Amino acid sequence: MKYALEDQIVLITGGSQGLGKQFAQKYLNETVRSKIIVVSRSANKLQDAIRDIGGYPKKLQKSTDIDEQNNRIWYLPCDLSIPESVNEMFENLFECKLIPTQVLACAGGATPKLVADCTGKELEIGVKNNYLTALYVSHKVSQLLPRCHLVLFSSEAAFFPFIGYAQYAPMKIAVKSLAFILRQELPDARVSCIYPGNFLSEGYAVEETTKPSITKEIEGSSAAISCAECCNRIVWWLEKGYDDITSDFIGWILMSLDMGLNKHNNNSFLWILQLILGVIGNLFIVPIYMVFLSWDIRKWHKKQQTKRGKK
Ligand SMILES: NC(=O)C1=CN([C@@H]2O[C@H](COP(=O)(O)OP(=O)(O)OC[C@H]3O[C@@H](n4cnc5c(N)ncnc54)[C@H](OP(=O)(O)O)[C@@H]3O)[C@@H](O)[C@H]2O)C=CC1
Ligand SMILES: CCCCCCCCCCCCCCCC(=O)[C@@H](N)CO
Repeated sequence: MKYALEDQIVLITGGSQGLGKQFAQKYLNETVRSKIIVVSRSANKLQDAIRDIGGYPKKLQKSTDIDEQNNRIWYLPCDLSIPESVNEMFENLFECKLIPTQVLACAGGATPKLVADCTGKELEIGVKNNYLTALYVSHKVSQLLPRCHLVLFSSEAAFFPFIGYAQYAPMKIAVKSLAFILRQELPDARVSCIYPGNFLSEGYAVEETTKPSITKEIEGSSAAISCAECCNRIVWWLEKGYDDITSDFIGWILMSLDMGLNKHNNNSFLWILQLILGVIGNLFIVPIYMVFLSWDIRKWHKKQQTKRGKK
């Protein structure tokens, strides 16, 4: 199944800001016939997003005439972490005969903190917004759209979960697993999994306010790029036919080190080289890197204890 922007009906979750909004802009501005539905919890943010990208905000209703000449983009408020709401959203789409050919599950977001510093609510939101949103959308895709192109959004942190991302990375690993399983369960669909590095979205700006310094230090090799650049790189790789896509070089290295049983099911750039690099890296490089990293983390904890001691 080739990936193209034109002649699609694309459902974009998390379309009210960040990467999801960037994809909506790309489809709206670079196609003439594709129809776009952006979904997130906030109607106001969705309306603002559509205006920002040059569209006219129209809420999708069951009575919507999708062949209305001057409109190709609609919004649908929906909390995708609630299965009933996701059911209703898909019913609405089918009532309007807007049957998605592509589903981009962009919804997500991180609150980087040490687990001990998180509230129970923050931990719950991490699971809901990063995994349940992807799971419930994938569930409906598997039932209603077994031939569509499903694009899930994990993270580089799924290859290498590290201190400060406990509220987030485990859920992105779950998204990665879900993608591999769906590839085996939906033989007529195309299931892509994107593992972005850092990019400058509204969510990224918020996460920077709680991110521990050690977390920033470890992820420093993934320099934050613009949303537009991230979107363009992802589209470029999807058009080339790849389905396991990172947005920067360190992500490609991390994916190489994360080879496993699912490698046969992986469709990434130069995957044979990744396999070889993965073996060599895991044998000779990772052990040395982890010694130094563990030492850094111990040093950071000592510094934190000293700071707390001084308070
Ligand atoms: N920015 C980064 O550095 C990286 C981001 N990623 C991933 O890429 C994806 C896009 O990231 P980014 O653009 O930064 O995201 P943002 O945090 O900027 O935006 C998240 C979007 O998801 C929507 N959303 C969140 N929870 C729900 C929910 N329960 N139901 C429906 N919509 C929801 C939000 O809308 P609303 O508030 O209206 O619900 C918003 O539109 C995410 O999955 C993220 O985890 C991966 C690696 C790096
Ligand atoms: C041989 C061993 C080499 C190891 C190098 C380690 C480099 C780690 C880079 C990790 C980058 C993670 C970015 C996560 C982005 C993200 O998902 C958040 N911004 C949330 O939105």
